[in-house]
Amino acid sequence: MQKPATFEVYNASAGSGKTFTLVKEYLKVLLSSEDVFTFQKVLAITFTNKAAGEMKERVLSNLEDFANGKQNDLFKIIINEVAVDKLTIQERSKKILEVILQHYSAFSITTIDSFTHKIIKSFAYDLGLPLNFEVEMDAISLLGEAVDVLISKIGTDKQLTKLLIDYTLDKTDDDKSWDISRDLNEFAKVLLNEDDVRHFRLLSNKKLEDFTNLKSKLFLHQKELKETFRRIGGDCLELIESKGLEHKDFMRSTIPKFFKDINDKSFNFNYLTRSLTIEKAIDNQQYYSKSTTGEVASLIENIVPQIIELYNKSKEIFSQFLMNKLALKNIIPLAVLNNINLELEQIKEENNIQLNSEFNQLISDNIKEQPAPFIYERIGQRFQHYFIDEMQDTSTLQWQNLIPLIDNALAQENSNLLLVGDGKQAIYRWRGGKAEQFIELGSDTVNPFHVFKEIKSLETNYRSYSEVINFNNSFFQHTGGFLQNNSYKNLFVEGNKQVENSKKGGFVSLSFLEDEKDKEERKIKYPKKVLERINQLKNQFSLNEICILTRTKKDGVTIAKYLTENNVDIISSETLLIQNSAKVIFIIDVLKILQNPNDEETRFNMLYFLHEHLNVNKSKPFFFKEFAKLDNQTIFENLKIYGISFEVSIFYQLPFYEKIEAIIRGFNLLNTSDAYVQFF
Ligand SMILES: Nc1ncnc2c1ncn2[C@@H]1O[C@H](COP(=O)(O)OP(=O)(O)OP(=O)(O)O)[C@@H](O)[C@H]1O
Repeated sequence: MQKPATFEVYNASAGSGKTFTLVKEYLKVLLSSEDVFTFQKVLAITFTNKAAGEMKERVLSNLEDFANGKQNDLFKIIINEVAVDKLTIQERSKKILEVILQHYSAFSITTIDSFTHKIIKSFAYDLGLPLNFEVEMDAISLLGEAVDVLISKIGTDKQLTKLLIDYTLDKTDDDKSWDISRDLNEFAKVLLNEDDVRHFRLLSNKKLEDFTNLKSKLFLHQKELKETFRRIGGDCLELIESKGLEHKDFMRSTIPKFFKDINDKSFNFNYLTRSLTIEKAIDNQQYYSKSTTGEVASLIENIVPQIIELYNKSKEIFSQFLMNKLALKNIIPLAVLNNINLELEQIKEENNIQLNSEFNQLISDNIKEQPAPFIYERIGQRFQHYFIDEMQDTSTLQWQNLIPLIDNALAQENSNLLLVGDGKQAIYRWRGGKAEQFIELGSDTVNPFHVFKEIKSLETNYRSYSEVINFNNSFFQHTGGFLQNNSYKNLFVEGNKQVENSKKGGFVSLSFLEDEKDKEERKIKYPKKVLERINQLKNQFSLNEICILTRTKKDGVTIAKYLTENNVDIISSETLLIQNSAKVIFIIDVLKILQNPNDEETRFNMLYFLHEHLNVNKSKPFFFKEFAKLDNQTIFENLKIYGISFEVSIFYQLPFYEKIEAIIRGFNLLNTSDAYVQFF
C-alpha cells in the first residue's frame, strides 16, 4: 500500500532516545516492506565514524535478535507500530540480515563526510579531478606543513620575510606570544571553516604586492581622513567666530570645545563618549544657557543647522576612520593567511590530495544544480528514505547540498525524512556546523520541502539517574534565563524539562574551590578534592558509577595520575595509552639508564618502580639510599636478593628485540599477563 511522504523532526535533549528512535524508525521502514532490498533505498547520516559504526551495530544486532525470535524492548515497541505480525517480522529480519551482509556496501549508514566523498568520486572526471586523488582527512597536519613551508622561506623571499616580521611585531605589540609557528598554526585553522573560507576564495589570485599596495592606499586614505576631520573642526570654529560668538556663549562651551578637539587632536581624543553629549544637546535643543541674552541666543539659533550638519559629517568620517583602522590592523594577518592558503594549494596539487573539508563547497559549486536523478544515477543508489542523526552539527553547505536530493525523494510516495538533534549539543561550530539551522527546522517557520512537517519531542531521559536529571533541569533552566539571545534562552529553559525514568538516585553536589597562590598546590588542588569526594562516596557507590569530566585533556591526565598514585583504579582513554603503562615506562627507563649511566633522574624513576613492583619491605628513602649511588652493574647485581636476574654484559650483546625480552624476563614483568607490555 502506498503512503504519503512524511517529514519528522525530533528535537530533544540528551539521553531522550533520539538515536534509539532513529534506529526504530529505520527498522520499521525495512520491516514494513515486502522487498528485502529496501535497505538499499535508505540513507542514514551520522557525524562521526564511531556513531556510524554504533548505528550499524544497533541495526544489525536488533535484526539478529528479531530473526532469532528474541522479543527485546525495541521489538515490543515496533510490533505495536507496524501492520506486520510477529512471525513475518522474524522471517523478514532473517532475510534482510542475509541480504545486508551479502550487499554490505549498499548498507548506507554513513558519515556525512563519506557520503560527500562518494558524490565527489563519482563526479571526479567532470570536476577535473584526477581519478586517483587521495583524500586527506587530517587537514590540520596539512595546514601545519603549509605553515612550515612558509616559515622556511624566511630569509630567501624578501617580501615574505618583511611580512612575517611585521606580523610578529604586531603580535608582540598586542602582548601575544612571539612564537610565530604555533600562532600561525592556530590562526590558519580559519582556512578550514566553511563559512570563512568562502571569503578567502575571492583572494586566491592576490599576490603579496597587492596587499602591500592596499596597505599603502589605506595609509594614505587614513591621512586624508585625518585632514578632513580636522577641517570639520576648523570650519565649525570659524563659523562661530564669524558670527562674533565666544565659546562661553554656548552651554558649558560643550560644542566649541568638541570641535576644537577635533581641530587640534583629530582622532586622538575620546570622540565616541564626547559625541554623546553633543547628541544630547541636539536632542534637547540646549545650545546656550538660560541667562544668555536674546541677541546671542538668536545668533546661535541661526547657525545650529550648520553645526548639526558639520557634526553629522564628523560622525561619518569617524566611522570611516574606524573601518579603515580595522582594515589596516588586519591586512598583515590577511596577507599571511592568504600565503598559507597558497602554500596549502600547492602541497595539495603536488601530492594529488583533496581535503575532505572542501568537498561540500565543490558539490555546492558544481554538482548541486544537476538534476537529482542524474546525481542518484552517478552514485549508483536512489534513496527514498533519509535519516539524519545529530542534525545540529550539519553545516549550511552540507544541508543545502542534501536538500535537492531529499526533495526529489520526498516527491514520491512511501518516502520519508527524519531529522533528530539537539541545538544544545552543537560541537562542530569550528568547522561550520550551524546549530541555528536545526533550531529553525525544529520550529514552525522553516520547511524547505513541500511535505507537511511534524515536530516531535521526547520527554523522558532514559540514560541518567533521577538526581542527575533533576539537577540538570533546574540548573539549566535557571542559568538559561540569563542568556540574552531569546532563541538560546528558549532552547535551554524549555529544553531542560526532562522526565525521570525508572532509575532513581544518583548524586550531585557543587563545590567551588578557592584559587591557590602556590603554583604546585594549585595544580593538585582539584585532583585532591576529587579524591576526597571519591573517598566520601565510596560506601554509597562503586567506582565504576563515578565519572570525572574535565575541561582539558591536560586536567584529565593530572587527575588520572593523582588518583592512580593514590590507589584509585581508573579507566580513561589516557590511562589506556601504552605510554602510560608503568611497566612500559620502566622498560624504556632501563634502556635509557644503560645508554646513559649518569642519568640520575631515570635511575630514580627506575628504583621508584622497582620498590612497588618487588614489594620491598624497606622504606622508600632507605631503598633509594642503598642503590642510588651505585653503578648500573652493581645495582643489578644487588637486586638479585629480590629475585632479579639481569646480566648487563649479556644484555649488551643481544639484538634490540631480544634486549626488550631480556628486561621483561629478568625483572619478572610478565608474571601476570599484561596487554601493554605484550603490545609494546
Ligand atoms: N523508549 C525507550 N525505551 C527504553 N530505553 C530507551 C528508550 N529510548 C532510549 N532508550 C535508551 O536510553 C539510552 C539513551 O538513548 P539514545 O542514545 O538514543 O539517546 P539520545 O537522545 O540519542 O542521546 P544523545 O543526545 O546524548 O545522543 C540508550 O541506552 C537507549 O537504549
